[in-house]
Amino acid sequence: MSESIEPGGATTVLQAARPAVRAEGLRRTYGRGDAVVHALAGVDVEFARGEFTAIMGPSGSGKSTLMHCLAGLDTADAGRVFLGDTELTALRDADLTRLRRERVGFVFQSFNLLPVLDATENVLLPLRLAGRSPDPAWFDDVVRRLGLTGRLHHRPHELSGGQQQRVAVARALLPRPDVVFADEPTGNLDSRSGAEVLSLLRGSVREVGQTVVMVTHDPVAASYADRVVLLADGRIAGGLANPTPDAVLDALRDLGA
Ligand SMILES: Nc1ncnc2c1ncn2[C@@H]1O[C@H](COP(=O)(O)OP(=O)(O)OP(=O)(O)O)[C@@H](O)[C@H]1O
Repeated sequence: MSESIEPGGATTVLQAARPAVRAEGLRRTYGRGDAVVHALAGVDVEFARGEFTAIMGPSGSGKSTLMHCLAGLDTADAGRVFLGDTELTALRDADLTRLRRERVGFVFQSFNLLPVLDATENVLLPLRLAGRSPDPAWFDDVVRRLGLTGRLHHRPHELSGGQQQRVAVARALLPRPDVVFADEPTGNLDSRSGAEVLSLLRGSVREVGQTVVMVTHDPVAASYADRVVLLADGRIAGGLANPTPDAVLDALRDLGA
C-alpha cells in the first residue's frame, strides 16, 4: 500500500532518519530577463542513508538540475548541499572533484564506459583514479551479484546494453560510495534488462545499505524505490512512500505531467 506524503508534511517524514544527502534552499536559474528559467526555485530535501529514492516530475521540472547540484556536477546559485557532514557547496573545485571520486557513485543513461578498457578495468577505474586498491572479496561479491563473472575481459562493444549498465552499476558500487546517483539508468534498456538493473540497485540498498538516488520518468522503475520525491516547477511537490506504479501515475497526473 502506498502512503502519500503531502508537501507540507514531507519535511517531518524526511528528517526522521540521519540523511546521507541534504539540500537547503537550493536555487538554480538559467538565462536572464524575459528568458529566465528557475530550474530550481528553492528546494529543501533529504535522502536517508540506506534508502532508495526516485526523483520524478514533469519534463522540465528540474530533476536533472537537482541531481547535478546534489552530486556536485553543477553549481547552485543559492542554497547548500551536504553529503553527510561535508558541505559540497563550500568546497573548492579540487576538493569537490576528490569528493565526487571517493564518495559518490554515478550511473548514467548512456552507461559512460571507457571503450578501450575491458569490464574489469572499467569497474576498477574510480578506485584506481583515487589511488585506492579494491577489496578482492568485495570485488568478487559485486561481480557475482551483478552476473558479470563470465564477462570481465569483454570490452563495452562486446557487451549488451544491459550488461554494459551492469558494469556501470558495479563501477558505482565498488568504492562503497556514500551515495549512488542514477540518472535514467534504464532509459536505454529493454524492459527485461531494465528490471535486472533496477533489482541490482534495490539489492544494493537492501543487502549492503547503499543509498541510491535515481531520476526516472518511468513509474515502474520508480516502484523499485522506497520513496518517490516529486518535483514541479523547480520545487518539491510532494512524495510517495512505498510507491506502486499506479500510485506514481496518479501522483504525476495530479501534477499535470
Ligand atoms: N543549460 C541550460 N540552459 C538553459 N536552460 C536550462 C539548462 N538546463 C536546464 N535548463 C532548463 O531548466 C529547466 C529544468 O531542466 P531539467 O533538465 O533539470 O528538467 P528535467 O525535469 O530533468 O527535465 P526532463 O524530464 O525533460 O529531462 C527546464 O526548463 C530546462 O529547459
